[in-house]
Amino acid sequence: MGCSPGKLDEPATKAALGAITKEYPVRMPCLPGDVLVSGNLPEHVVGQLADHCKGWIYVNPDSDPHFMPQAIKSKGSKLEVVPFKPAKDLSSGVVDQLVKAIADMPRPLMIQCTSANRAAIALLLWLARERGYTRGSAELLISDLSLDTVRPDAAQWLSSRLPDLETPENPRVLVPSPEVQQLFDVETSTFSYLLSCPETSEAVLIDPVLEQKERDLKVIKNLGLTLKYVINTHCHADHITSGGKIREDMPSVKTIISEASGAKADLHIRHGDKISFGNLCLEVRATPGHTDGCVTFLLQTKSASFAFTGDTLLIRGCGRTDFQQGDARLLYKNVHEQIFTLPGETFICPGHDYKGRSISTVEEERRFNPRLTKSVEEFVQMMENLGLPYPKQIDVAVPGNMMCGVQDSPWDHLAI
Ligand SMILES: N[C@@H](CCC(=O)N[C@@H](CSS)C(=O)NCC(=O)O)C(=O)O
Repeated sequence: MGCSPGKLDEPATKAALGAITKEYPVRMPCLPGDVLVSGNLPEHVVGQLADHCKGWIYVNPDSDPHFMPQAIKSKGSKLEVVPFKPAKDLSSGVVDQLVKAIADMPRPLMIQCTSANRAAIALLLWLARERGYTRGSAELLISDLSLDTVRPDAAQWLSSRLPDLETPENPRVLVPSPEVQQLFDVETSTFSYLLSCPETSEAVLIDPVLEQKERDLKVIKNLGLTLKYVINTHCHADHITSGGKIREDMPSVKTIISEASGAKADLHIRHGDKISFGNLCLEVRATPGHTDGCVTFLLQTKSASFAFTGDTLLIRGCGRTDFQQGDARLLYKNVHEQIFTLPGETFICPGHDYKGRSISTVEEERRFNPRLTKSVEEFVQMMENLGLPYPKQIDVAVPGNMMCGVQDSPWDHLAI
């Protein structure tokens, strides 16, 4: 995360690079948008590219006859040599060194090898770590990036380097900010989020799953946090919240859901409300469409901003709109007005992922979301024809969540 931003999408730059990519083994993957990968090039092309690239990582040894440091350095670009052979470097620190170099080097950045295969693999390793891609999703990552220089055996190698889906003992820690922990339920592919204020240790838990209650409470205890609120982004149809049960175990904890959901909770929120914990606070944005009570929570920490979108916006997808007052037009409007208007670098923390991915950004979804980049009419048609089976737990989950996961607790209805 330490790199400085740089643009490759200005018209003149795009035109110059477009001509080079047609003739030489140079690729500009759609993600992250400011990194190029390349194979061997003649000296004058290295020079032309160094006009655009402020950083350059060479992943062959500096004794390679195709290495042209002068053509790079004479343009004032920063150069680092990190020789990288996937088969040999599997268990060495080279991968860490490479990932760190990619994170730290200035943008726009070039990664160069012999054929653009290992350079692309290096980029994918970094991106996988940044975005929390897990084993099994390497091919998806490659197709997301349209990286045709990656050989099938290299894609397999990449898979072997990515972590497994986490176990209960090993929940995810979201890298960009110590305030945010991402937890995963493998059974329902649900993400829960534990947010905490580092100065006061006060915490909130978003969208927890009943079956993961003990795991979540253990994480909270191990981190020495004091849980203040359990918050649901909406009335879930695929799992029951642990909010009501946590409240029984820990009476000081209050549960929160939107007023529009019609569900029971200690506190009810509306668009524009603020939920404070320690020195942090969540801004509430109403984003109905998947259900009529869906909300998105915004968090600003010292180092990053986050949108906890529940099922409103998923990575390269969105929540279905075929039950629970679902409304495709409304979802489209709210994603565009309430989420896509946020700064591009805002992290999207979704309520689910079914393909081994963890986080995205507003910019990525604005550019690549295959549903929400369509026109509203096309989107509505697409949502009418998803043909998804109903969630397995829908008949118990919806009534259960309307009661915050417990049938017999006394509930006050309070606005926040
Ligand atoms: N197979 C799962 C349910 C999968 C599903 O329908 N997910 C919902 C969110 S949970 S209600 C959804 O909106 N999916 C959108 C999509 O495009 O997949 C189960 O049985 O629980």
